[in-house]
Amino acid sequence: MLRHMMRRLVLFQGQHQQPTFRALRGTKMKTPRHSPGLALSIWTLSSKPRDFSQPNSSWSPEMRKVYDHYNALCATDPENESEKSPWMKLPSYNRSIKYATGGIHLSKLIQAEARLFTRNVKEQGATFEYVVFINKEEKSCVCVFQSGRLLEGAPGHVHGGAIATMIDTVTGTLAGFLSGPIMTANLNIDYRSPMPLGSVVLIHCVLDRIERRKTYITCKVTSADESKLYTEATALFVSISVGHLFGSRS
Ligand SMILES: CCCCCCCCCC(=O)SCCNC(=O)CCNC(=O)[C@H](O)C(C)(C)COP(=O)(O)OP(=O)(O)OC[C@H]1O[C@@H](n2cnc3c(N)ncnc32)[C@H](O)[C@@H]1OP(=O)(O)O
Repeated sequence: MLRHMMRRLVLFQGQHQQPTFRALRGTKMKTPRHSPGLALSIWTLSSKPRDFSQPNSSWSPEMRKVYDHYNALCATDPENESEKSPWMKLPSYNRSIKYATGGIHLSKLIQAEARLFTRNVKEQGATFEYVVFINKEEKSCVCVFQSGRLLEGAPGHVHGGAIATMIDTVTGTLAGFLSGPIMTANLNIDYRSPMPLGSVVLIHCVLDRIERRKTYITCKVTSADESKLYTEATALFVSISVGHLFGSRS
């Protein structure tokens, strides 16, 4: 049964697909007709996903301004509706496996209490606030990232591991979008200047090249106005079969 569900699951691709809510709809349909109140409560208690890429009250005016800028780029021009914008905003969940096709059952079988590292703190604004925008034509992406108070490394500045986490996450998101299921094989980071805690930065990533199973991404982290360079990185991702995550080699 596990193998059957694994075949159906498209791990990581949940990042660039809207989640399917078949399971939730199924719950609602099975509810007895004579009990509309019950239907409502089951819906309310169901794990309706929170999209962490939506603005929240912890965002600074600068974070909101940059978000609004990129979000506007995603909209189709009403004067020229046939031309779709190359930009798209990715949704972000704290357990993507659950919302990928077929993943609702698998998520209960595999480490049910696991949560995405960057999305596991309930307090908004305390750790990683970020949104990823992908440019499909340029094979690039920009992440707007606001660091929270719990990410301190050097006093008043963001921890290098937290910066590495965000670089791995964003380069990995782009690599996964372009190449399907992948894992990080190599990450090289140059920290050029300290990043003030609480600041809003941009993480720019672009595809360098794809060679067989290897996807190479380059990355620069800058201030929101792009005048200051904080970090540079290169990353290599290797395509895997889903079985790789369960110990079988492709
Ligand atoms: C839902 C939100 C998600 C947001 C994105 C999250 C992104 C974050 C992703 C991660 O952090 S994953 C966790 C950290 N990474 C790992 O734990 C990976 C551990 N390593 C492995 O599982 C394997 O070593 C790996 C899958 C990377 C490669 O093993 P394989 O056996 O599949 O590949 P193989 O060794 O045959 O190598 C394939 C190619 O990659 C090359 N390669 C592999 N590892 C390399 C390396 N470290 N450096 C350079 N090249 C490497 C290798 O030389 C070869 O090149 P060629 O095709 O030219 O022959």
